[in-house]
Amino acid sequence: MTEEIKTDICVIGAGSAGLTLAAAASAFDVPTVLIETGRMGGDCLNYGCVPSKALIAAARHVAHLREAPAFGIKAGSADVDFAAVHAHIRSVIAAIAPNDSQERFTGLGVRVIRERASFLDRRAVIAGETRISARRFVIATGSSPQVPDIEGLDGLDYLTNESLFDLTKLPTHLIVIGGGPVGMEMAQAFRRLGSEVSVLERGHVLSHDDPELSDHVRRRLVAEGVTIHEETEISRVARRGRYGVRVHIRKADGSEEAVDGTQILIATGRRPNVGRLDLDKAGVDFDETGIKVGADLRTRNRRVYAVGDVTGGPNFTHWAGYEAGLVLRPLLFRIGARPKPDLLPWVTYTDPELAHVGLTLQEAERRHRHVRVLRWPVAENDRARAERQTEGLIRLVTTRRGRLLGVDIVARNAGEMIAPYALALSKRLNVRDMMGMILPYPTVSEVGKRAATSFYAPIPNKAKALARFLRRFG
Ligand SMILES: Cc1cc2nc3c(=O)[nH]c(=O)nc-3n(C[C@H](O)[C@H](O)[C@H](O)COP(=O)(O)OP(=O)(O)OC[C@H]3O[C@@H](n4cnc5c(N)ncnc54)[C@H](O)[C@@H]3O)c2cc1C
Ligand SMILES: NC(=O)c1ccc[n+]([C@@H]2O[C@H](COP(=O)([O-])OP(=O)(O)OC[C@H]3O[C@@H](n4cnc5c(N)ncnc54)[C@H](O)[C@@H]3O)[C@@H](O)[C@H]2O)c1
Repeated sequence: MTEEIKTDICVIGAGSAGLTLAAAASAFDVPTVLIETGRMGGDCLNYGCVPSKALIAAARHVAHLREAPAFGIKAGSADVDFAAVHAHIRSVIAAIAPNDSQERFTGLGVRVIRERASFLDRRAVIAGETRISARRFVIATGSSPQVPDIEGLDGLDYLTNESLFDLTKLPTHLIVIGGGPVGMEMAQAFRRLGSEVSVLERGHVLSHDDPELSDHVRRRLVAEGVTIHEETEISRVARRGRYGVRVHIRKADGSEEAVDGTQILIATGRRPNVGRLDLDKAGVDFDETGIKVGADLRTRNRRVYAVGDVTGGPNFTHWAGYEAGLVLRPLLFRIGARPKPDLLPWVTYTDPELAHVGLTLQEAERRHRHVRVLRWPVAENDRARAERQTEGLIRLVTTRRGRLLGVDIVARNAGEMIAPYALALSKRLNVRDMMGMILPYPTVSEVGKRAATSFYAPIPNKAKALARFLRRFG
């Protein structure tokens, strides 16, 4: 027997976007239904940010042990118990899971349905035995790994982010296909934990970031023993012996090579989850790149909005949450929602980390006639010297008058250091504001202030003349 529910807002997908929206709507006492077919918390909690950062944290301890002798401490070599690393990852997920749980959301007054949702028509959705009609729908069904069409891949047990964190045994030789954030973060972590790692990338690794900064990361991974093949086409893959895999690659110069390993990780990007939603019945436009939305996040059906990875926009948890927060405005208050992608920060959690906010240098040069580029190396920073972590730099891009346009940082804790610049850009601050800030000494964040100060170097002759003139008056 089908149950009928009439509600105000129906959210499809309980990942970063859907959960943010459902929690916010319930805080305004708006009747809300939340439908989830898989695990509560979506990709970020179960197969993405959380397990990957927990794995990276474990791997960092190995790096610290290796660095210890330079500080006069003999720590010995790391003895990695990968089953225990796996248990650590699971316990981190378990510690965060209650925040995203069905129990918590039911307690907030949200009706949670654990079924796959699909549209029946422009105003109704079916989820298992429940028919839901709502004043507004929000699709937040996220994305899945994009598996490339490579000869031989289908017959192999390859890994994706959905199976990687189930491993209880360390791969002997992990071949990572794709050198984006997933590929590079995982390549370094597995290498540190003791796997041989080869990254196969058809273009250049970390291509979302400027090579001036991403090269620091690339070099560090290579120094730690990761083999990186760039501008490489994969012609086919095959099983090799009982436990091995062989990947045949073609390099840019036409030469061919075989890369042998034990497991393959596919990290070649994302595919929005648009299938099996019967979007045609709802009058919602979509293609393989995602659900089509206007600048206000609304689909062609004015009752239906879409947020997060499913729109094919930036794939970040904080962006999914931001869009979910924005869409609440038209949903509840009939005020327009306008996402501001220029203010989106992103971080790649390699070591050193790579962080960016605002315009890229190319975009700034395209939009502004004159830009200033201010750099300061981490090697000049006292705290970095004390920590023996001198790799990296900060780069500020400003207008001719010093208004901040974009910031890039490559440094061990770049992800933490980028935070004030996210605020500075949203408030349209100038390098003078950054110069005027009193920062605690010694912190690596001081590199930003040094870069901002270099806006006025060398000190203009006019300022020197003024100081000379004023000295005359005693
Ligand atoms: C390995 C990895 C590491 C990452 N690390 C980071 C990071 O460090 N920082 C960061 O910001 N981002 C990171 N991301 C990206 C981040 O995970 C995503 O951008 C984010 O999860 C998107 O949120 P979402 O709500 O759009 O989708 P999701 O979190 O994927 O949630 C969508 C939910 O919808 C459900 N669903 C799908 N179809 C239906 C249906 N028909 N009916 C009901 N439910 C449905 C799914 O089961 C899923 O639970 C990472 C991604 C990966 C793969
Ligand atoms: N730190 C973070 O915030 C973080 C971490 C991981 C993932 N994410 C998000 O998840 C999304 C997915 O990450 P990703 O790294 O899988 O995707 P991506 O699209 O960022 O990178 C995929 C890489 O794979 C390469 N590639 C594609 N097909 C290939 C093929 N056949 N052979 C060789 N190389 C191939 C591409 O050239 C590209 O460099 C990203 O958009 C990112 O925003 C974010």
